[in-house]
Amino acid sequence: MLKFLLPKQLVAQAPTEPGASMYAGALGEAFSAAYPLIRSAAWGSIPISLFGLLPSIFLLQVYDRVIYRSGTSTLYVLVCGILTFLVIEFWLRTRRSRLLRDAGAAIDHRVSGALLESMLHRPLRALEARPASAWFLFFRDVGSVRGTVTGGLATSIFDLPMAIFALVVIGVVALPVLPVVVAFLCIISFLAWWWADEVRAGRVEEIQRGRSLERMTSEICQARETLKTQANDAPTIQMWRETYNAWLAESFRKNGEIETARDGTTVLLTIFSVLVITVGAIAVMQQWMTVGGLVASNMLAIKALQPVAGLASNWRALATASEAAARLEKVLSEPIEKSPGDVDLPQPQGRIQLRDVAFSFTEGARPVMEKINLDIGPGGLHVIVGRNGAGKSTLVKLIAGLYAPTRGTVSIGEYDVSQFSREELVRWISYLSQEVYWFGGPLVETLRRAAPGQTDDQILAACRLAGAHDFISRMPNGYRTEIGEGGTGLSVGERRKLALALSFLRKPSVLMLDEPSNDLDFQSERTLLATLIAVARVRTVIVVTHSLRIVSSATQVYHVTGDGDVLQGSAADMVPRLFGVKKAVPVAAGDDMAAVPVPSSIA
Ligand SMILES: Nc1ncnc2c1ncn2[C@@H]1O[C@H](COP(=O)(O)OP(=O)(O)OP(=O)(O)O)[C@@H](O)[C@H]1O
Repeated sequence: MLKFLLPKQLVAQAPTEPGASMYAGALGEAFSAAYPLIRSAAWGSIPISLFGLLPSIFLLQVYDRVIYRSGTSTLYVLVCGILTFLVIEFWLRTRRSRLLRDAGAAIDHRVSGALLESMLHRPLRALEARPASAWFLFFRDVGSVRGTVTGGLATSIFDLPMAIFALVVIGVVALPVLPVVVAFLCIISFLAWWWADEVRAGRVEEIQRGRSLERMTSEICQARETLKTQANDAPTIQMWRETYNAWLAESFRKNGEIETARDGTTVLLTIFSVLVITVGAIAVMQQWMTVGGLVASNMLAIKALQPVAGLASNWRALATASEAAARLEKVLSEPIEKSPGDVDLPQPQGRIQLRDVAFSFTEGARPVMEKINLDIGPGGLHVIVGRNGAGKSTLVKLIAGLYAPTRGTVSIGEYDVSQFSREELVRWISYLSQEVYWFGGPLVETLRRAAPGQTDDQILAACRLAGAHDFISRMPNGYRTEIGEGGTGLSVGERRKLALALSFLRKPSVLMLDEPSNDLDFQSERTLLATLIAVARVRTVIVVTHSLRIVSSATQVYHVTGDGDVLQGSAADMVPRLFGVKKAVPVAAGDDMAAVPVPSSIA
């Protein structure tokens, strides 16, 4: 029965059509893994349901065999019997709870894992389409689905046999009240079904408003420093209040209906109890049943109604879980990137070719690139320049394989980059983006995690080359320093140097850096440039920058014009035109910067 009630996404088969994401069937697979545990819990619930009737039978015996017949020894036997059964019931209940907990863990583990993998395995464009808070809410949805499958709803369904057992026992010990119980069971079942529909209909609106409130709250939390520095709290608080009030109004309305339904059920149960006692009392006076039968039937009648009433109060959780499962199914079905191939190709030389490359962000939008043909490297320092919004980052993302060209091809060496997975490409083309996120925890742990397979000596050498070693050494705990979430405790420039060190460690054929000197001081920029010139002797280095110093030292300059074209030339040709200076002065020409040696361990 649980299968019929559960969100259909959970019990659906994994889609088999070609092109479906490998995570599309994750919900169904997770449920299949958990199902044997749920089934065991369901079977284990039958004896629990039977034991649930024992107190009523005990009461019946006490009235009919102990009180009226002064049967003290019978009382002892009864007490011993019921205590034994209660111990067994306790054991059975603990076992059922453990089975349901394990089933919940199986669902949570599989679906959360699939969600995380599918998020990290999808194209960058798809990731850009959703804010971080939307992803965070998907992970919350997993908890909601798990709670329904293994929480109160499941227990209410498992307890349904108790209703049947209770009816049978009432039929035996208190037949005259049976019609009343059956009639009420029908009324409560009808109300449970009707309320379920009502609750479901209104919940969608409430859930959507709740999610938009959560998204906004999360965005405000992320922007807290900006809001503080700009003293922009009043309009933000106003905007948050409006969203909050809209959610609260909807939630109050819906919760009001649900509370009315719950209160109505409580009153109905009391009326029912009064009716059972009245009918029972008449039956006892007519000698159609015993006093024990009357007392026991009252208890049994409540036992019969409890699971049905429990179902009614769990509709809300079911409605939330259905919504959550639908959202999870949709996001898990979205396409992901290709998986790594099984052929281990030799690392290509760092020669990049773009042939007739065009790119636009959305269909029909103005193209950012149109028919671009470029030959870059192997080796050398290649600098991309252009005004803000011209398309420089877009160009490097196309080269890194992070964006797929709308038309044309990008290749590294002899290989078309589109044939490779991210894991494969990242070994050959390393891309350091403008925004660097640094994970919290001890610095050395984060470095080791981000550079698997690298020795501490190599990590140290890369940090030295990136100019990070000096500031790390000055910290009281050096490489063991605990860094806060997102790199709190490090300056933006320090984070950039650390990320640069990680890029060096990958030993890629092509090293791409998007505005690497942005947050660096004068001396750090000079050191960075010396390092890039040194690295460019062994690899292809592509840098997006506005720094005249770096552009002047370039092997080739690429000017992204902003109208879909890229012009190419030497620094000597391009610098006077682009920067309005008389001539480019490369650092190698009589500059005071010492040549930087690239350690052999990371060369
Ligand atoms: N995710 C996106 N979705 C839609 N349009 C985008 C997206 N990212 C960038 N754009 C648009 O594409 C154009 C090129 O952006 P890009 O980031 O490549 O510029 P840029 O030259 O690197 O700029 P900057 O110097 O400011 O970093 C811009 O007009 C920008 O508005």
